[in-house]
Amino acid sequence: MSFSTLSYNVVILAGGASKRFGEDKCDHEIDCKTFLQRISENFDEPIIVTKRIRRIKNGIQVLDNVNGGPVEAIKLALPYLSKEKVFITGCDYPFLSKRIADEICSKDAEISIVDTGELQPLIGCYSLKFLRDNIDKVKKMLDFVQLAKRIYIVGTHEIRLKGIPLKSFVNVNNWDDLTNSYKPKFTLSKYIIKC
Ligand SMILES: Nc1nc2c(ncn2[C@@H]2O[C@H](COP(=O)(O)OP(=O)(O)OP(=O)(O)O)[C@@H](O)[C@H]2O)c(=O)[nH]1
Repeated sequence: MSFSTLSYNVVILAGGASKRFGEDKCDHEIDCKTFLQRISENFDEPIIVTKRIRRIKNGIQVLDNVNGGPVEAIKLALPYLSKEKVFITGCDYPFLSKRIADEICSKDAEISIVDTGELQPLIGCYSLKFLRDNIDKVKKMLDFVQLAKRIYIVGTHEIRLKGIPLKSFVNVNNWDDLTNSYKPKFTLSKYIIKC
């Protein structure tokens, strides 16, 4: 499938407590742009689920007032989704590019998800039908992986071969994540079909 024909909705979660970072990490700036601006500007009309509305050029902002964590935040976004696939991410991947979303949403699976040594459910592409069918059965994002019958795990090796820099996957939870050089593990892609 060519990238130009790919069609998916994008959900960006931006309502976490940022306890480890010490201030709202979505509003932290690199090169004069907040993390949330950096990631949201990659996409045409992302759905941003946030605890407070911010100034963002594009995107539909959905107010999250439920304190339920990422799964509840995705539930709030569901009425806004119409495309067959949904790329789900967080504001705390400030270097993530649209190429990654295109890449993982091109896989034929209920879930395709990046493995950087740890599975990254917030660098994941989910079938909308699968999300709708299962959202009430899960408590945390990784529970989706247990429920899916067809999963494509995108390893760092495959991503390196596409020329996408591994820095794209830096997940900022605390200040050290911004200053230390990021070394994801060498992982191989795999397609899993559960019978
Ligand atoms: N809308 C929404 N987003 C959330 C929620 N919890 C986490 N997120 C987002 O999901 C992503 C991953 O969050 P975490 O790093 O696991 O949690 P966090 O609360 O932001 O940070 P810590 O308090 O340090 O655990 C971030 O982009 C958060 O903004 C929530 O309840 N609602």
